[in-house]
Amino acid sequence: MSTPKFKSIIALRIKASVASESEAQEDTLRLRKMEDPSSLTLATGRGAKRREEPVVSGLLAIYLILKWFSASTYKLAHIPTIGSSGMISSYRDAFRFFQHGHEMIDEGYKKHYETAFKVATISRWLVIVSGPQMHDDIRRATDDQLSFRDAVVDMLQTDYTIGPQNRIDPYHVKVVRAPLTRKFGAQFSDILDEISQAFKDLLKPAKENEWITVPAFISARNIVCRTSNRLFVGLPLCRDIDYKTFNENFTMDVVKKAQIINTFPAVLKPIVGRLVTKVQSNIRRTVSHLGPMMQAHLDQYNKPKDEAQSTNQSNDLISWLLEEAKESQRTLNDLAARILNVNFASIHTTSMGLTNILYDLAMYPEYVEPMREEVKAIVKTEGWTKSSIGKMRKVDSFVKESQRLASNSFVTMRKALKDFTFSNGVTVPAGTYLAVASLSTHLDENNYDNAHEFKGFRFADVREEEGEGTKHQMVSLSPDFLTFGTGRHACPGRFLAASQLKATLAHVLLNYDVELANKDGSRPKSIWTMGQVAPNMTADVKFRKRVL
Ligand code: HEM
Repeated sequence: MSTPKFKSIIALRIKASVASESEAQEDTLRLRKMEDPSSLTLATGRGAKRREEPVVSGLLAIYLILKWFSASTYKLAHIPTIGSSGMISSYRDAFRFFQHGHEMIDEGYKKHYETAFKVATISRWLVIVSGPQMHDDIRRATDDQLSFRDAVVDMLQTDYTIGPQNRIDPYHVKVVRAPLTRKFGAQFSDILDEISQAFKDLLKPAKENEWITVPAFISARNIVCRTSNRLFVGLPLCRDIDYKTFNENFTMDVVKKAQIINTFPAVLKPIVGRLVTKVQSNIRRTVSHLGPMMQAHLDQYNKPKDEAQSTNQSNDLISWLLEEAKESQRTLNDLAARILNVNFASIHTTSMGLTNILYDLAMYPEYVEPMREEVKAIVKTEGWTKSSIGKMRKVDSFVKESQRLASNSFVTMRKALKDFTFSNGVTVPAGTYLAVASLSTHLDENNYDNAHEFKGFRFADVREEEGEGTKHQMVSLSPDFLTFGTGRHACPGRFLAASQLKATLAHVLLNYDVELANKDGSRPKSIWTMGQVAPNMTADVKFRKRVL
């Protein structure tokens, strides 16, 4: 007897024992029928069941076929795959992508240069393109064709990890692009002061000739968080331990939580998203630090125009945000969310850049003296300003070379909102996630001589050539240097990041000698996750104060 039938009989037996007489009679009759095998055949109709089976199987088959034809696996069947394209077997490669994504993308770049290939990730197919023409097609595409915003919202699950401001009206991006970039030069002495103070605090008890060992990544992140926030919110908050630690950890937390949410199907994402993240409490924590300062800015902003203009002294992120915000966005919570967003975009990226620079400085000491000479000569004639830092070509080149080799394997994520055809005829359907193969482009011998080699002055040397003065500086975008992405969504913070990194390197060059702390002297191994790279986060570096 099958288990459900057995359960029904037990239920009827119990019911019969407690029901009224007539109900009990009815149930007893039904019970007899169920216990009698012949009545069972008559009651349910074995023939009828047989007739239903093909209908159910047919409907299921139609459903699966329709699902297959509407699935991205089918729609992207014309794009070659690195690994398997099977509906089930592609999941095996999606797991491989976790650790080996960069190798899979490099394999695809070599096999399918100047066209497209796809790789499976746990939540979606990712189509990777390469070659200057395809990069240019992405650069020219409008936001309603290839959307940066939709890609970021999905990849980082920003509604749950950072807040809806990224999707609804990310005006803080405009603030980074215009007022922040235009005005940070005026605050450059503060940034330099914070760099210098951060190193003093980090290497406090340094005596002459003494080497001090510190964890490279944690120290770099601390220096970057302090200097960025000196510009964003000023003293004393930029040095506040709780505010700093919170902002330093926030980015890592967003990335980790987005990965967790992305492993769940779309219908479950809102539930998992709300369970694993804490957007509102992050905003509350930011308000707990910045509340009085933001309120003072709001009060100032709300004064009558002439009075506000004559008394306004502030030149920080809050004042720039207020200038751009709509009336409904001038609230403590909304401002706090924007400040969190800008910290998210800037701290982790710039700290990883600085960690790589420290590793490269220690690995290639032959570049130290020529850079030191350059810094000394420029500072002697022009002092320490944003503009003088901009003239340090060797320093710029060293930082750019470090970024070139430490690149993610793909950047410039876009989501196709309509079917999109590249100029070489490759078409991707609406809903496709696209990116460009950045590291492979940076390691392509057709783009760079001895592309795998670290040549600190590679870019400074070409800048010496006629007419090449600005094209090869770190902040310039080009199809063969993709660290900051491409097109209208290329990193708007790159001018600040480049100045900050170069100023920090210049400060280190003049004040310290740097060495790796590991015994064999090899460059600490980078960590790869899903095609994204991070410098080694546990290795140490040593600093020794120079006698000036
Ligand atoms: C070395 C440091 C940095 C690197 C490597 C970097 C890299 C990038 C990349 C690859 C993109 C996407 C571009 C694209 O898809 O085409 C991006 C976007 C962005 N970055 Fe950066 N970034 C850095 C520093 C900063 C800083 C310091 C800020 C803020 C002050 C910032 C703010 C942003 C913002 C707001 C966007 C989004 C742009 C948009 O929505 O259009 N970044 N960054």
